[in-house]
Amino acid sequence: MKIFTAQQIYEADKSTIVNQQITSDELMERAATQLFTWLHSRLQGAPVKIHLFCGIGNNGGDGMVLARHLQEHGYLIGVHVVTYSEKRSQDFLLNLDRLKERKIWPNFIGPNDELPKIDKEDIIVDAIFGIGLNRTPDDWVIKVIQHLNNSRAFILSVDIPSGLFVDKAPKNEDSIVRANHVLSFQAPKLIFFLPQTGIYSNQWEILDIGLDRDYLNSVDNVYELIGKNEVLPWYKPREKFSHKGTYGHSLIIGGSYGKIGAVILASDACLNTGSGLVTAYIPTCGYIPMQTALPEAMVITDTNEKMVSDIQFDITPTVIGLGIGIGQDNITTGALKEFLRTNKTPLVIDADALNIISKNKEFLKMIPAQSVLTPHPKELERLIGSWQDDFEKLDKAKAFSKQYDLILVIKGAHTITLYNGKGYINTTGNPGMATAGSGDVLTGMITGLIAQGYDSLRATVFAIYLHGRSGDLAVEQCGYQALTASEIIDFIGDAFLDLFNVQEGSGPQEEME
Ligand SMILES: NC(=O)C1=CN([C@@H]2O[C@H](COP(=O)(O)OP(=O)(O)OC[C@H]3O[C@@H](n4cnc5c(N)ncnc54)[C@H](O)[C@@H]3O)[C@@H](O)[C@H]2O)[C@@H](O)CC1
Ligand SMILES: Nc1ncnc2c1ncn2[C@@H]1O[C@H](COP(=O)(O)OP(=O)(O)O)[C@@H](O)[C@H]1O
Ligand SMILES: [K+]
Repeated sequence: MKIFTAQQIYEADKSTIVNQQITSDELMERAATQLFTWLHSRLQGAPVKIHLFCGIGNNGGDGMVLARHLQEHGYLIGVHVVTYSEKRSQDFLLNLDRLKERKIWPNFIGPNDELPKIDKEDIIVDAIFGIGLNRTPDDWVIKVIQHLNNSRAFILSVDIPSGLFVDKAPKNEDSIVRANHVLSFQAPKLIFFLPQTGIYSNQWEILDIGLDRDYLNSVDNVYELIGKNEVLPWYKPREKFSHKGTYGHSLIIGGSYGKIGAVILASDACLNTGSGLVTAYIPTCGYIPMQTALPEAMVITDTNEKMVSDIQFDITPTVIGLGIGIGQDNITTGALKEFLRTNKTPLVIDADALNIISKNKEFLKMIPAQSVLTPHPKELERLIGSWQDDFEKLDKAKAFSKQYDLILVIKGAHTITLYNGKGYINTTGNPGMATAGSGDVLTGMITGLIAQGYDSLRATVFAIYLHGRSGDLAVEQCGYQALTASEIIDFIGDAFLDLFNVQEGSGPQEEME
């Protein structure tokens, strides 16, 4: 699903008005009627007090229309207009008049006015600012926003939580509404998925307001949301006359004394993702545990007992997963440099291999093009330097990926894969996955898909989806706290099967049949 900038949404608005031959007022009516239908179907006429806090732009206009529909259906409403500017939008004014015609007199709030009392059992509709916010609200408006946040009432935000910018980071945390639920028009917004801004939308939902499809399809978007619909068309079925050679040979290089388990997890995940063959390259101390824990994997040992010291092997792997549990000893750093100097096989680089590379930036040029780097936030910072906010992080990461022609994964609650100026935002996964070794599992999964012939970018985005889905399916059985990396591996098979699990609304399955 595409994610649009504010500018693109305004363009979509305009082209909808032209191509569907409607007025902007009719579009607002359509959008706000959807808000009403959502709320009405849940409240069913309940006598709860609904406070609508409206701005003076089109987000406020949506609030005005909603107020009218609620009143017509007998709801107990209070309409408050936060008069933060003289420049009232036409559609706001039109709908304000319609309210007045129905004898509803809004309470106009200015800089020195007393704020209405809100009980915690009430509902707040937040329609103060939408995607038009272009500077931090004035201090007195921030006080209004704080009043809403402090009320402990349920807050339903229209389009986005008021106070958030769509395309940049907020400057003042107090200026943002903390929404319990956001009803966002037409498409999800990037801010829902970034750690700094995502916290203001506890839950969000999209309302399809029928914006011009042709325009939206033609837009060149930077970010895309990845769900089942996006990954399913990439799935490669197993061929009847195939053999294990068809599905590639993965080599997992890593491990050190006390961290052999990381390689076991990655190798196991790689096999479960469908790699035809998996070989682990580890220090000698790992030989017996590895062979015992994972009989399906082959093992090549380094000459060193406790760490990787000289990477030599006589196999021809399709892809190499590198760095899990490898440590940062000088001997290993030397081995890595020597290996990168001659290696031409695509790499998936994780953990301490990333840390070694961060300390020796000259190694970066030796990495084959379109290899994959999977840092968690700390590793990313070592790699690309610090950032002021999430937007700067994305820009720096995109530039880094372009400079070295690498696929860069930013791991987190919504893992984002960056390549060639584009970003792919994952939708699966849960906080139970914040557990030791879950990153090792991901490295094994990405490696396993590349081995099977998926191009590196698709393999990465697809593996991240499957990894999160495995975690989601596992958590249903064991709960968040008990979820371990091994459990994620146990559910990889189910995550694949789930791709073909036809449920209501899962469109692409129908296309497959
Ligand atoms: N295509 C869509 O998605 C539709 C959008 N609609 C609504 O329209 C909204 C956007 O409306 P607007 O563009 O009028 O913008 P907003 O209603 O978000 O903001 C109002 C105006 O206030 C001014 N402003 C910005 N920051 C300010 C600040 N800190 N202090 C004082 N004034 C400030 C700006 O001039 C801005 O246009 C959307 O979020 C959505 O709710 C709907 O009405 C219908 C269709
Ligand atoms: N709150 C969360 N929600 C969803 N996924 C998460 C969350 N926390 C962590 N993860 C996922 O778990 C993995 C953790 O990777 P990493 O930090 O490298 O772990 P480790 O080093 O222990 O293997 C990443 O894929 C990340 O996206
Ligand atoms: K809002």
